Amino acid sequence: MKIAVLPGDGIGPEVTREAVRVIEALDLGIAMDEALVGGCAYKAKGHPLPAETLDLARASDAILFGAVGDPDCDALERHLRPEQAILGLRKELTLFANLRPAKVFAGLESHSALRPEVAGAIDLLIVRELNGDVYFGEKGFRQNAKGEREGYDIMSYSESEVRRIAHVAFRAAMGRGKRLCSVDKANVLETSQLWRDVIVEVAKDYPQVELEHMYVDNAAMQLVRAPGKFDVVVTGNLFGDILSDQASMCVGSIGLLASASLGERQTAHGTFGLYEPIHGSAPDIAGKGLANPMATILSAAMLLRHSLGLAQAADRIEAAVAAVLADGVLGGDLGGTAGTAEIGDAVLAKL
Ligand SMILES: NC(=O)c1ccc[n+]([C@@H]2O[C@H](COP(=O)([O-])OP(=O)(O)OC[C@H]3O[C@@H](n4cnc5c(N)ncnc54)[C@H](O)[C@@H]3O)[C@@H](O)[C@H]2O)c1
Ligand SMILES: CC(C)[C@H](C(=O)O)[C@@H](O)C(=O)O
Ligand SMILES: [Mg+2]
Repeated sequence: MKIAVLPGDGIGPEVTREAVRVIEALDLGIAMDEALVGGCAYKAKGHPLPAETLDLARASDAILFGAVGDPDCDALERHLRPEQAILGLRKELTLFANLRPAKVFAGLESHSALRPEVAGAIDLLIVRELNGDVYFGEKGFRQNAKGEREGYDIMSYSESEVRRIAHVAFRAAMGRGKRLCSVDKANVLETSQLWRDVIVEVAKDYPQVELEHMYVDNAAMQLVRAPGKFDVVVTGNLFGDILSDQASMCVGSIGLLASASLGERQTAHGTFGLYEPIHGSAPDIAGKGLANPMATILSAAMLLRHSLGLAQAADRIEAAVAAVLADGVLGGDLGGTAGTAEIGDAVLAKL
């Protein structure tokens, strides 16, 4: 069993280090190889996703990813920016299904941005499409008829792209509360009308799942008003990006939300995938030992479960994280004083 570890930029290396320590402590016989990705890869090798990094990712059973993004690189041509590395990995490896679970941990109800009685009911899964949408359409700058500069990004989804993510979402709903909410903007966008039509077609294969459609603006509102009503949410790349950051604050902090990005490729042990916190490189706190590593530690648990078939080890990590949070060992993002390594030490002590 082999994991490619891609720490990346900013707090990426800090949070990834703690997740690697947790995996090592379980002594599961997993080999871990590290490579450069993002702004640090651009600075060292001239490209945010060097060929050797992609080769290592392909040759592994799973990828543990930190975060990419570096303010020094924000003025580079787009194809050289750090963010292109994560977009490139998702696309090159056909990791089209991004699972972003959001659940309130016992004892953290009062740390949510919502009232505790509202927050306490949250247990949802966002299934975000990851290979299409406005992210990957034609984009550029041009001059309009008035001679002004104009930027454009084409939004589109093909029916096969919607169908494959729909099946992932319906199957996820079957394994949970059997309720699926498809989020779109079909009142305005043809991309969303196609999305909705295909979701309705696929629903015929899953008669036990109760399907609801919701416009994204309403979904953003309902996520704050009554988040406990959601079970599985399926949505496109852009809406899923935004709603998952919002869901993180409903739970308490962006430093708590993990993710799995999966495709169809099977390895000897499970489904090949990339695992990362939903947050970014957080340049404002990078290098200070302040980042909450829980999202990355929980991503490591998802990796063990989905890609390596090690469900018991994943359960152990998740139980340790829950115990540490219940003990009140919290980082600054949750109003506490614990640093990155201190939180990692606390998880190790509970394993
Ligand atoms: N998948 C990724 O690698 C990824 C995801 C999101 C953003 N980014 C990139 O990261 C850079 C910064 O983006 P941003 O500021 O919009 O988003 P961000 O998620 O990096 O940070 C947003 C805010 O949340 C805080 N935060 C994030 N993670 C935290 C943690 N683990 N513990 C405590 N606080 C945490 C940050 O300090 C900041 O105040 C940009 O270059 C962006 O493109 C990368
Ligand atoms: C960094 C960026 C490309 C990325 C995205 O938009 O998907 C990030 O926000 C995320 O949520 O993983
Ligand atoms: Mg995001």
